[in-house]
Amino acid sequence: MTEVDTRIPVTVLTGYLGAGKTTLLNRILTENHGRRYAVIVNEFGEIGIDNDLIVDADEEVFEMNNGCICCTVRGDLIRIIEGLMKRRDKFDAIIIETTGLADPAPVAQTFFVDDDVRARSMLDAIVTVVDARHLGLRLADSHEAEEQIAFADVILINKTDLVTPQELEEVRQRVRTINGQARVHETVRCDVPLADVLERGAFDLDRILEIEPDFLGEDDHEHDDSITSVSISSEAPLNVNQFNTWLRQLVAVQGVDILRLKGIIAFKDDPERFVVQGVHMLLDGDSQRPWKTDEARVSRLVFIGRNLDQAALAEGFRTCVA
Ligand SMILES: Nc1nc2c(ncn2[C@@H]2O[C@H](COP(=O)(O)OP(=O)(O)OP(=O)(O)O)[C@@H](O)[C@H]2O)c(=O)[nH]1
Repeated sequence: MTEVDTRIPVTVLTGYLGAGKTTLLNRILTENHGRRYAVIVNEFGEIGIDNDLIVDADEEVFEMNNGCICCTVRGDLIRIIEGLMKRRDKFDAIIIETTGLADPAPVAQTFFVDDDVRARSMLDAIVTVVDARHLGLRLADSHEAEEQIAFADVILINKTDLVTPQELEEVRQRVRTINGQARVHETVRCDVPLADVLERGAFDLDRILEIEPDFLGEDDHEHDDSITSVSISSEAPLNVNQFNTWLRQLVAVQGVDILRLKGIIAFKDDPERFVVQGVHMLLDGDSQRPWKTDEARVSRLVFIGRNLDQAALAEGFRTCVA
């Protein structure tokens, strides 16, 4: 008699800041797949914003802020998973969205070194989203970005709309050089059939041990300490024109250092929440939904990058108050 594997499949979503992880997560959560997912989100920066950018779905979302999933909050991850296991009948699989700065190895390691977790869950695949437009920059300045690609079982080369065919070919080759075994998909806004991403049974411990022989041993990964985050908020509504002008000028001048910005903004006389996003010099913004009546109309903006001047950013933001 064969035993049925009742362990819950876990998908780890990685990819550098702004690559498209939340975009993929939202696609998963809104598509009609008939499965129930528990989602764990970890983000870098004091004010949690990701949770607000994830579509209102039926799925349960667990937020893990203030710390990187790959180190300080790993204990939290284990506790959340153990908590979920007590309600095993409520969902079919778990998805973990890591911060863009996370080294995926220690996250994956959690599923092998913790006995309780290992008995009840099973790492299904590491899915890495790559920003085609900024891959060259990333490989030049971030060890984590390379690790994320190296460890992937499935890779989405995303934002192909932002590169020329020639640039895309370079991206393909660089990805292939780092990881010749992962399934690679080329996407715009992570438009990939979900079956190519979820419940693939693709994680291969032997391959990982080849890349990192010490994978199951001591965890001694390092972080890029030059990257910091600045969070700003305002209870007074902002002036839309002033805000747009300020932000455009800011990324034009400091975009090299701004790896990521995201915010939820309350403009004066605007009933809608405005979501602004940026990666280096590229800005993106849209109304998200009307503010709810019981919701505090607080504007929040988070910057992640190098050489960020907290005081100057806060002062610039303050000048946008209507
Ligand atoms: N042009 C273009 N923009 C995209 C694409 N995919 C995502 N974006 C935009 O890129 C920005 C970042 O996308 P997210 O999905 O939030 O990225 P993320 O990896 O979750 O970001 P972090 O959680 O901050 O690391 C958003 O403004 C998206 O709308 C794409 O294929 N093409």
